[in-house]
Amino acid sequence: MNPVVTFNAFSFSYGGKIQALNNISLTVPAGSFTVITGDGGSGKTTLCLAIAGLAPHYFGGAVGGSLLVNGVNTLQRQVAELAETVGIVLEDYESQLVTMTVEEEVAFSLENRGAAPAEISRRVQEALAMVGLTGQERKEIAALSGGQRQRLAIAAVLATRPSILVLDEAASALDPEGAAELYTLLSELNRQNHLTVVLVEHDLAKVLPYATQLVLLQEGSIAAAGPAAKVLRHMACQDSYREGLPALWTLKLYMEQTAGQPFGDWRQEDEAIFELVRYMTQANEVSKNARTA
Ligand SMILES: Nc1ncnc2c1ncn2[C@@H]1O[C@H](COP(=O)(O)OP(=O)(O)OP(=O)(O)O)[C@@H](O)[C@H]1O
Repeated sequence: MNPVVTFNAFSFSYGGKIQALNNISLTVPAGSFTVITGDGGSGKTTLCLAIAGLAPHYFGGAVGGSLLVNGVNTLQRQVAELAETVGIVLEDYESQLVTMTVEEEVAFSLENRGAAPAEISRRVQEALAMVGLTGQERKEIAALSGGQRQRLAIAAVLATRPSILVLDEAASALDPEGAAELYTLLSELNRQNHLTVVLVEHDLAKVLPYATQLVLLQEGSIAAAGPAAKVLRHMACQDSYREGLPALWTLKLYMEQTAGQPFGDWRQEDEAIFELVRYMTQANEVSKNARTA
């Protein structure tokens, strides 16, 4: 996968004083589903804002190193130009909704770009279909559920056809079903529409089935990055992170210790069930043989 976002020894401090990111070197491959995690204040939001150019263009501050998005240095482009490539949905996505109806909301950024009415209409339909809001065009935004409003915020961003979608704690206000639906949607956009997804999530169980890359931030620096299994193993070795492991991995590590044998890098429950049933069958076989010997 070609790199789409490349941080080279990138640092950022708000107002030149509060060091939020420190010497970050990271590649986000095109088409990846990259999950940023870490404790509060570790720099996750700032990393998202940097990819969209909002740090430093909107939140002023001092920058060190470089950050390339599709080969373009974010310092040398305005936020509006970067928005052609990067769509961002903030944690407070409600603040991104500025019109009365669903249709108006998705059309808003296209109208600002001076798109022709026929093109706007086509893209509104396309974006609403992508998030499952077709048929809701005339509905008032205030009448939508929280989950629908969030999907609308995503549709408004997708209408500009970005190649990278950045979401900061997208599921934090959703109930477990809403969160599961959101991640299923994001995974489909990632796989079917080849959208590169970068998102912040504390609850790693929610994203474990989808993450192709996991980045653990610690006080503004990268503590670990790479395939989910690599980063989860790193977390398992540290007392302060063990609690943040998905339950599936807590079980896996316990079983590995108990059984004295490694299991696969479980991402979904059915993988765990398959291996555990096989393990139990083998264990039963061994004890049966021992009894008959
Ligand atoms: N607008 C701002 N002005 C000044 N300092 C800020 C600003 N936003 C964040 N910071 C500081 O930058 C550091 C990183 O904050 P950031 O919000 O990126 O972390 P985070 O990992 O997203 O935190 P959380 O999980 O609590 O949202 C923190 O020390 C924070 O206090």
